[in-house]
Amino acid sequence: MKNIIREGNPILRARSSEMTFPLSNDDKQLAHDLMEFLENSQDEEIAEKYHLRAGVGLAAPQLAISKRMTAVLIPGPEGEEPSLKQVLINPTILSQSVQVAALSEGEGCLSVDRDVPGYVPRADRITLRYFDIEGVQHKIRLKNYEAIVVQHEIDHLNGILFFDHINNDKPFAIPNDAIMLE
Ligand SMILES: Cc1nc(NNC(=O)[C@H](CC2CCCC2)CN(O)CO)c(F)c(N2CCN3CCOC[C@@H]3C2)n1
Ligand code: NI
Repeated sequence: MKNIIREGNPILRARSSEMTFPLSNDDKQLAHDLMEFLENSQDEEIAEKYHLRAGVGLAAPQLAISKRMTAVLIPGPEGEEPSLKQVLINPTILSQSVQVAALSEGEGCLSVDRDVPGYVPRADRITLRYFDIEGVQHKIRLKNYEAIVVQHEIDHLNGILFFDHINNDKPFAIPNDAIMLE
């Protein structure tokens, strides 16, 4: 299993580099490795066998590779297709809602080995542009849980960690019209 670097490693605070196409074989392998980690981490038996913390997203800098690539694997309803399964290359948020949303449980991070209590306010809806591993450009609109996960991942490409968004004086302060997601 790939080694995920932890808080304190300066790579997690760097802005990662744009990728160019065509991707090298190494970069295509990286895309595969990111997604494979997520799949394994969501498989109870494999996760237990390899002591993996479950994840729905993973960014290349977390594998100490400072490139603008992240994988997201968000399960759909039981037994259905994932609601979002994609490797995002050079992702850009083109626009976002004023409406704020946050996970009611707060956020965690596979690169942060501690609980940091508090709400992480994010845009509830985003318009995302990204390139796939073939270099094809996509523009998609995401909302709620999918939008939160993708924003967490894009933050990693910019050296931002989830607790940077938590209000230190009042960690559970959140706009009263914020959408709280279960
Ligand atoms: C919300 C959640 N966060 C999990 N972990 N943290 C992560 O994914 C970090 C990224 C997420 C933290 C908040 C937003 C993005 C990883 N990050 O650091 C990458 O940058 C989960 F594991 C999880 N789920 C729900 C779906 N379940 C399906 C079956 O398998 C178990 C799995 C558990 N939901
Ligand atoms: Ni993270």
